[in-house]
Amino acid sequence: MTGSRTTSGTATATAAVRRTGEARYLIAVLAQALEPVLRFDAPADATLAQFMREHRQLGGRDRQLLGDAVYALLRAWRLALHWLAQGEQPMPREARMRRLALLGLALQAGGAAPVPLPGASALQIVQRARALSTDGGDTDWLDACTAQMSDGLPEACQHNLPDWLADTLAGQWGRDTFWTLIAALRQPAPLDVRVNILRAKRSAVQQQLAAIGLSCQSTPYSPWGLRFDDKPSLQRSAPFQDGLIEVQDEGSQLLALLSDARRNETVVDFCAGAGGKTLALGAMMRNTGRLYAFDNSAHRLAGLQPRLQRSGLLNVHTMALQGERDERLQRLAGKVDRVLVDAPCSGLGTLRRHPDLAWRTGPNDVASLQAAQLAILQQACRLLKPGGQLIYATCSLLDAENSVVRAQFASEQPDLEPLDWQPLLKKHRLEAFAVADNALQLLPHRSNTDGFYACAWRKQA
Ligand SMILES: C[S@@+](CC[C@H](N)C(=O)[O-])C[C@H]1O[C@@H](n2cnc3c(N)ncnc32)[C@H](O)[C@@H]1O
Repeated sequence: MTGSRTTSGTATATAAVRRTGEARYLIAVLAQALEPVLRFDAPADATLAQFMREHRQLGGRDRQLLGDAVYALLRAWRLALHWLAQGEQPMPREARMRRLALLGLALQAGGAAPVPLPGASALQIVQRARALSTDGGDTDWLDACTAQMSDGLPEACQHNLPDWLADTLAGQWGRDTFWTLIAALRQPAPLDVRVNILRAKRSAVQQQLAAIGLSCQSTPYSPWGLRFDDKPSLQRSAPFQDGLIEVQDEGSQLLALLSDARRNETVVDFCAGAGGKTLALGAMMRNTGRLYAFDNSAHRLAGLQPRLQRSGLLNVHTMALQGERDERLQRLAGKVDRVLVDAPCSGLGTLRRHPDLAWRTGPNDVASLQAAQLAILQQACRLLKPGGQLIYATCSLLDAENSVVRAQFASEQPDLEPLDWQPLLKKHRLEAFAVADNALQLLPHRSNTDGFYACAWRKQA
C-alpha cells in the first residue's frame, strides 16, 4: 500500500517536472517565434512559416500549438498589451517576450474568446498563465493583472483593434453593428473550397471527400463551394492533387460568380495574384475564349502556374505587367468583354484569418491604396469594348476603399454606366447583400464569409 502510494507519488512528481520542463521549453520557443511576428513588418503567416522552416526539429504537435498561440495572441493583442502594462516599466525585453508567450499559450488554451469577454473569463486566462509560468519573477505581475480586473476591461481590450480602425468602423456602421462585426471577426473562418466544375460536379466531389473521411457541406450561396466541418489538410488529398478543388473562401467564389464571365468571351483578371479568381473565371468560361491573368508582381503570378496545371484550364494567358504603359495593355484596348479588378487593398475583410493586418495597416496606407485603386481602374477601363463590363472588388471593410473609390471613379468616367446587378443578385439569392449604388457587400457577421465589396459598370455601346 505504502509502496504503491510512493510509486504513484513519484510518477506524479515526474510528470510535473516533465510538464514544467515542457512549459519552459514552449514558452522559450514561442517567445522566439513571436519576436519577428510582433514587428508587424511582414504577414504573420509568412513570418511564422519561415520560423518553422528554420526550426525543423519542432514536432507536428508543437508546431500546431505554437501557431495557434501566435494567432490567439494576435486576436487579443490589445488585451495582451493592457496586461503587459501592469508589470514593471520599462520591462526588460526578455521578460516582455516571455510574458507575451505565456499569455499566448494561456489564450490559446481557452479557444475563441467571446465578445465582450466577461471579467470571469479574463480572470481564467490570467489563472492559466499563472499555472503555466515557470518564472517566479512573473508572480507580482500576474497578481497586478488579477488586481486590476475588478476595474473591468477597457473597451479597446474588447475590440482589439487600433483606435483609428475601431473609430472608422464604428462610424461607418454604428456601434451595435460594429460590435456584432467584432464578435464575428473573432470567430475562426471556415475552410471552404471551390469545386472545379470543368472536372467534376460538386456532389460527386463531396462524395469523394467523404470516402476519404473528409466531411463537408455545400456552401449556402456559391454553387461551387464546399465547407468543411473542421480544418483538414487538403494538399495531399487526391481531389486536390487531381485539380477537383481549390481552397477559396465562399466570398471570393461569389465575386467570380458575379463577374458573370461566359463562354468565348475575352476576359481580363487585372489583379490576378496567384489566380484564385482566374481559376473560377476560366471554369465559368468552360475553357473557351481568352482569359488574361495580369498582375504587376511576376512572383505572385508564378503561384498560378501549378494551379493552372491541376485545373486543366488551357484558355489562360498570364502577363506580368511592366507598368502603366505596358505595350500589351495598349494592344488589348477596346477589345475586352469583361475586366475584373480585384484591387490591392488593406485586406481588412480577412481579419478573421489575418488578425495582424489591423496592426500592419494605418490611415496613410489606406490613402495610398485608394490612389492605386483609382489608377488601376482607369487602366482597366481602357480595355473595355463598347458594352463591356468592369467589375471592381476589394476584400476591405473600409468605405474609403469601397464606396468612396466607386464614387470618385464613376464621377470621372462619363462613358461608364452603373450595372444593374439586381437580376444577377436575385438569380444567385444574394439580394440580402445589396448595398447602395448597385453594389454588394459581404460581411463576416452577415454572410459568414470574409468581408468583400463589389460593384460594376458597363461601357456605353
Ligand atoms: C487582392 S490581390 C488579388 C488576389 C487574387 N485576385 C485572388 O483572387 O487570389 C491584389 C493583387 O493586385 C496586384 N497589384 C497591385 N498593383 C497592381 C497594378 N498596378 N497592376 C496590376 N496588379 C497589381 C498585387 O500584386 C496583388 O496580387
